[in-house]
Amino acid sequence: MKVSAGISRINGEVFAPSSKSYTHRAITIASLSEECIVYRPLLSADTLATVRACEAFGARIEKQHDRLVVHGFRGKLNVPDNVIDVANSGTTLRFMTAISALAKGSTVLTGDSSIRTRPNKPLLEVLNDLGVEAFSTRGNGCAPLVVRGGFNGGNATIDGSISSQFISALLIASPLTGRDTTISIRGDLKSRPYVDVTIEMLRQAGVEIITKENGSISFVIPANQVYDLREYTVPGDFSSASYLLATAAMTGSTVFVKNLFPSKQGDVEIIDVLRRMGADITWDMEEGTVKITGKGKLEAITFDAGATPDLVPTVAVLAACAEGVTHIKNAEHVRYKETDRLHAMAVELAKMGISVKEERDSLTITGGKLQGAEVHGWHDHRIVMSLTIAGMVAGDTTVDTVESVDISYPGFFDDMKRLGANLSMLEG
Ligand SMILES: O=C(O)C1=C[C@@H](OP(=O)(O)O)[C@@H](O)[C@H](O)C1
Ligand SMILES: C=C(OP(=O)(O)O)C(=O)O
Repeated sequence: MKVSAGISRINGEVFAPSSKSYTHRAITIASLSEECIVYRPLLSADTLATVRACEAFGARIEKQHDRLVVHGFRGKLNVPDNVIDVANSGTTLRFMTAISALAKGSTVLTGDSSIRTRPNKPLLEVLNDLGVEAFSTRGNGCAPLVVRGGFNGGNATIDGSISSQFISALLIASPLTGRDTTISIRGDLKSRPYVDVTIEMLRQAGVEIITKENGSISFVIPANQVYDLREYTVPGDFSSASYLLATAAMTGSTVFVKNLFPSKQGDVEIIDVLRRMGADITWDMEEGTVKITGKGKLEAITFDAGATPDLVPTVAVLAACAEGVTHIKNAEHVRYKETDRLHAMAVELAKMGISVKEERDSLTITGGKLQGAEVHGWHDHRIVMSLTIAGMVAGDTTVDTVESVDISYPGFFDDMKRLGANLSMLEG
């Protein structure tokens, strides 16, 4: 599927979709509890993969109007009667790999072609250190993965530079082991806000994690805890909202994005990014509304992607429209997503006439005049959405593989068209 994007201005109010990261956690933690209602879940391809996986372990999950009614397995998992297929969802793979270590049998986890290239070695090594037999069938750390239960808890150290999802997964599974667990982080903990989201949600379920920071970071997880999440309302998604806000900034438009309340999401940083780049942006935290007016001119910035990897495609297209040279740094972990997003954005923005220097952990982007082009979405929802908004500035642009927006923001094109965007969906 392709989209044809013409020069656009947008205007009006839009409701940010629910957070994918919070939804994954709500479904997982609800399933580890007894009975829980999850209000306003994001129902997207990725979060439905988490629903299926939790059902495989024994949860019963009913989809009702604006909620999920979760009948959990209270920490007592079935051994799945089939392979768990996480499709395109890295979060689901990592979380369920750790959780399957609690089952009294073997679990096989796989996913689509993208998932089967993404790294998991640090998580597998820690699980083995904690008494679990966990390995990848090809010996390369990538799915398909096999996990044979026996999670005893204990002490382990993990590299924090590749994915915070490994740490979140261990924090979710370890409270149910028979021995206290300590997870120590080696090096930088990239994407740290997602671990904060995990700890916040575990606390809402009555599960305590003790964080120790004295130069290095470690997490102490007391054993034999009981999950008791009874209801939860999922907040709006700042990562998805970034495309709406960036479009207003790039096209000199005014939009009001609602359903954006304070939370532990690191991608709230998009507000500061847009302010630094020169947009007129305000956030009414009580009402949950971000108002932005683009003044048609943006200034280059330096952006540290260490905590907020998912904003990189959005910031890259903002940089393409900005005056000056933008430096996106501390971004090597952005290469391990659905695609290598540093490389993908460098290649595709070059097709649109923008000078991009790609280095191991950074992009240096010289702002200029975006030219219309036929660009590739790399089957990656964030690449597709970022290139679509670039096309709304350049005009005469087609983006392919646009069906991938179903991963995190199924209503993206409908919302954009409702705001006035000049977009036409094309077959092929
Ligand atoms: O825990 C999560 O919900 C996520 C963590 C991040 O991944 P990494 O921790 O691998 O950077 C982020 O890219 C992903 O979209 C969602
Ligand atoms: C990388 C992402 O998600 P996941 O790791 O769950 O595939 C994303 O949403 O950009």
